[in-house]
Amino acid sequence: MSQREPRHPTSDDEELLEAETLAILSEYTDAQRVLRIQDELREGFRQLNHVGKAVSIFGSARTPRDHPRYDQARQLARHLGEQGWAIITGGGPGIMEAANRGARDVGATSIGLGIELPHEQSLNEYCDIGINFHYFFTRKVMFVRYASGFVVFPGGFGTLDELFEAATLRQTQKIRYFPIVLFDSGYWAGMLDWLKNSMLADGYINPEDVEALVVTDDPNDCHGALDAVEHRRPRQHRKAA
Ligand SMILES: C/C(=C\CNc1ncnc2c1ncn2[C@@H]1O[C@H](COP(=O)(O)O)[C@@H](O)[C@H]1O)CO
Repeated sequence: MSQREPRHPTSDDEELLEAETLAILSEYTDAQRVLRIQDELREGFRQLNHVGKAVSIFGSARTPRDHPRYDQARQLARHLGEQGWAIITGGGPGIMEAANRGARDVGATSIGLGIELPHEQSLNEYCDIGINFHYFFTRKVMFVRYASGFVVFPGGFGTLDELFEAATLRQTQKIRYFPIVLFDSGYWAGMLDWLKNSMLADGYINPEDVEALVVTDDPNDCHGALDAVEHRRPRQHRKAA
């Protein structure tokens, strides 16, 4: 049986996670990996430290521009932008682009936190502040740290990952008073039924974990839930203790 030659990793995430497998060449030492991670966190903190009231908007990278949800995401971002919210997205296509575009429409701060992927991809053209991350996990810190809440449009694994990360952080009180708004009741109905009829019924979550998820179909109706909480303040003026 022929043994394949190991190949170069296609991203730093793959380099980190697959480094010791036979298929992937290891390109850094652990000390170098830690430095790359540290640099990435530092750069994210530096570029975002002036951000005040902000919301992270998630949803499918595959939503086409002519889909009604694209328009809804754009409209929602416009509406929140007019109310003084900065808009944070993953900086990619689909719902991310729609939300950045809505922010741009009304002159709100439009932030894209992109991710290095094996197939080369740039940030969408509507990001005023664009940061490209090598690692998914460092990028995810920024979505939560610099937002006061999440709005989640229909999407796939990436979207669900972001949704359930926030739900877990809130359940474990790593973050508090952090609204999670699910946009499009029809899309989320099946998941909410399963959360109630399986996860909750089997005792794996508490009723308040599901009740805390806000569901809406109105792009102009998210700010109520988002406004009900204390907002992030810019960090740059605060001295370290
Ligand atoms: C799949 C395609 C492009 C991928 N490009 C992405 N760029 C930035 N962020 C992304 C990308 N894909 C996923 N994400 C993150 O996950 C969420 C969407 O994932 P889903 O699986 O599509 O639901 C999104 O919020 C991003 O943070 C093809 O064009």
